[in-house]
Amino acid sequence: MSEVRQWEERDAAQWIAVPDERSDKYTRGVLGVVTGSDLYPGAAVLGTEAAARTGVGMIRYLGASRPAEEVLRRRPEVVTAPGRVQAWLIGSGMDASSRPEDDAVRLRHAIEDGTPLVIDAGALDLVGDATGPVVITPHYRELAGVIARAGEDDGQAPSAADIADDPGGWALRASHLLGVTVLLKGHTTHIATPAGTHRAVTAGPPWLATAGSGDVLGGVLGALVATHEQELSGTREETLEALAALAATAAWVHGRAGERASAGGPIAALDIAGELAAVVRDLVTAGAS
Ligand SMILES: NC(=O)C1=CN([C@@H]2O[C@H](COP(=O)(O)OP(=O)(O)OC[C@H]3O[C@@H](n4cnc5c(N)ncnc54)[C@H](OP(=O)(O)O)[C@@H]3O)[C@@H](O)[C@H]2O)[C@@H](O)CC1
Ligand SMILES: Nc1ncnc2c1ncn2[C@@H]1O[C@H](COP(=O)(O)OP(=O)(O)O)[C@@H](O)[C@H]1O
Repeated sequence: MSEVRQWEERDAAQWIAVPDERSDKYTRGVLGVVTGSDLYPGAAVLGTEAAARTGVGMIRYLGASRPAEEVLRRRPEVVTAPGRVQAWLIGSGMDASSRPEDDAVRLRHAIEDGTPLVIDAGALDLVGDATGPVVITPHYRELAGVIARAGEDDGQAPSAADIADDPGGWALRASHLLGVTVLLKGHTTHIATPAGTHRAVTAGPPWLATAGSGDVLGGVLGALVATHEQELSGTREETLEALAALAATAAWVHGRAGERASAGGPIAALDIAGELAAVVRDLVTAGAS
């Protein structure tokens, strides 16, 4: 049985990249984003907004044209020209069962370039094809689908209810089965690595259970991954471990932003993104003291 490490503010404070005098937008890190669709353009807006508010050198949004228009309307600083990136965020607001050919090409480009990948929602079926280090961000139903596709060794894939009964255990099993870092979303978010390490984050209120909340988390994690190129360039094991620390930090930041946005009342997903910069600022201050 692996030991669970509760991820706290002092842990998260170690995983915020702070720019210095020599920094420029490229040295800080560029996040490539392929998210959103005609059906779910909002997910692309939420993810890019969250990444921008978490802090990153540049965001290249390289998804479909309808979500691209919405992203640019909200965030004119996002670049839609292709180019080099330090990490990818893919899949939020996409539907794998009705994937247009254009999106298939865009996703293939992302998963084949060897840079770290955050794989969410409608790109989870591609996890086995990725060439770079991967962190996946499923909720319970999505993890059940991922495990079923990968083929559980005893032939009995879990249902979402089975996963809800033992989320930490299933996050670990899935990580081992797939060879990727797993961030399993829920009231407590579980982060597992193939080496069997297990982090848990309980940071946000149940008001976070609202549409688009997970799309915001994807953007936070994408920004954190893109800004830690050096920490993600060790051995495969070190890289998956660093991805787990970044994933736990993203869940902590997301939870704390939800706490601030809620203040005991309801929240909309964009409200969570609106609190991210303040949460990161407080973490930087905590890390410096
Ligand atoms: N603003 C945006 O752009 C947003 C975009 N989003 C994007 O949407 C995509 C799909 O993500 P998801 O998590 O909703 O999909 P998924 O796990 O397949 O769940 C479907 C399951 O739910 C169930 N179900 C449905 N209605 C139900 C009901 N009333 N009451 C109870 N159950 C109900 C349904 O069950 P069924 O109806 O089949 O019985 C089925 O099992 C994804 O790409 C995500 O990023 C979201 O983040 C939201 C904001
Ligand atoms: N009961 C809860 N308490 C705290 N956080 C929750 C709760 N339920 C869900 N969350 C958080 O809200 C987010 C929901 O993500 P997700 O299920 O992907 O929603 P969506 O697809 O609508 O964006 C995750 O970050 C999850 O950890």
